[in-house]
Amino acid sequence: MAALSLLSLVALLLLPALLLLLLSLIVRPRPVRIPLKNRHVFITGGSSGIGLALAHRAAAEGARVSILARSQAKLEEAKQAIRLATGIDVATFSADVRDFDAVRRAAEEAGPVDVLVVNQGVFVPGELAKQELEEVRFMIDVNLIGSFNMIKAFLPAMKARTDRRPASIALMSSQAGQVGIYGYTAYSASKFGLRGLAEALQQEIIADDIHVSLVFPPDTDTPGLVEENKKRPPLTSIIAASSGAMKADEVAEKTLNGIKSGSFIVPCNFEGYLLAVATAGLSPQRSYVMAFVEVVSAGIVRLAGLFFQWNWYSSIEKWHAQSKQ
Ligand SMILES: NC(=O)C1=CN([C@@H]2O[C@H](COP(=O)(O)OP(=O)(O)OC[C@H]3O[C@@H](n4cnc5c(N)ncnc54)[C@H](OP(=O)(O)O)[C@@H]3O)[C@@H](O)[C@H]2O)C=CC1
Ligand SMILES: CCCCCCCCCCCCCCCC(=O)[C@@H](N)CO
Repeated sequence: MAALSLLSLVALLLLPALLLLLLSLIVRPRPVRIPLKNRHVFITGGSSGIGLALAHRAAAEGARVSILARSQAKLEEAKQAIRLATGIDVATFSADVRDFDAVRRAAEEAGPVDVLVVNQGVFVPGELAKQELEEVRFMIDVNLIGSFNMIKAFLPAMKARTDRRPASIALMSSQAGQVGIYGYTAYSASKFGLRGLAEALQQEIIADDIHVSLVFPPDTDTPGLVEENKKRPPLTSIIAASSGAMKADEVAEKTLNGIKSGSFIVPCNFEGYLLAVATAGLSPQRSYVMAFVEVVSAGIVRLAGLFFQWNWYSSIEKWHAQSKQ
C-alpha cells in the first residue's frame, strides 16, 4: 500500500516535470529579449489614450520615440506633454493610416524603426441592424487595412536594418478581438482580423529576427472610451463589464513588457489571462510555463468560458424580456 502511494506520488510529480521538459524543448518561436533603450520606437495613435501612455513610457525608458496620428494639433499637444514629463522630444508624423502614400512618406521620413507599435483604432459601438455600412467600413479600414498599410510601409526598412538586434511589430487588438461582444460586430471583426494577420506574419518574418506581439486590453480609460460610452448599447456595457477596466498607463506597461519579452499574446489583466488560455488555439507560444498552463487547464477554462456565455445570454434574454413589457 505504502509502496503504491509512493509510486503514485512520484508519478504525480514526474508527469508534470516531464511535460514541462517536453514543452521547454518544443515551444516555438524560441524565447527572445527585445531591448528598447536607444532604439527607435514608432507608435501610431500616439497622440491619445493608450498610444500616448506608450510614448511616455518608451521615452522614459530611453527609446527614441516617434508618434503618428491625423490631427497635427493633438500630436503637438502630446509632444509638449511628453517633453514636460520626461524632457525628451518625440518626433511627430501627421498621416491617416488609411492613406498608403501618406504612410509611406512618413516611413521614409522616420527612417528605420526597431519597434513598430500599430495602435491606432476607432470604435463605434452599435447593433449591426442599426449601424450604417459606412461605420462598418470605417472600423475595418482604420483598424485592419490601416494596420496592413503601416506594416507594408515600415517592414522593408525593418528587414534591412543594420542594427542586428531583434526587432518587434506590436498590434493593438482588444479583448473584443478574442471573443465576439454584443454591439461590436464590425469592431470585433477588425480586431479578430489582426490575429490572423499577426499569426501569419510571425511565420514570415521570424527569419528576419522580427517578433510579433498582439495586445488584448479590456476597457481602458482613454478619450476614445469616453466618446464610445456616449453611444454604447446597454448590453455592450453589461457584457464588457465581465472584464475589469484599466488605466491607459497600466495597459502601456503591460504592452511594453510584452514587447520586451517577445510575447506573441499579451494579456493585460486577470480576465485577459483566462481569455488567453481559453483562446490559445494554434498561436505561437514562447513561454513553456504558459504552454504548460494552456495544456493542463484547457478543459476547465473551456468550462469557465461556457459559464460566461451562459451569463451573457441570460443578460440578453432578461434585457429583451424587460424591453417587451
Ligand atoms: N480604450 C479602450 O477601451 C480600448 C482600446 N483598445 C484599442 O487600443 C487602441 C487605442 O485606443 P485608445 O487609446 O482608447 O484610443 P483614442 O481614441 O484615445 O486614441 C486613438 C488614437 O489613434 C489615432 N487615430 C485614429 N484614427 C486614425 C487614423 N485613421 N490614422 C491615424 N491615426 C488615427 C488618434 O489620433 P487622430 O484622431 O488625430 O488621428 C489617436 O491618437 C485602439 O486600437 C483601440 O481599439 C483596445 C481595448 C480597449
Ligand atoms: C474563459 C473565461 C474568460 C472570461 C473573461 C471574459 C471577459 C470578456 C470581456 C470582454 C470585454 C471587451 C472589452 C472591449 C474593449 C474595447 O475594445 C472597447 N472599449 C473599444 O475600445
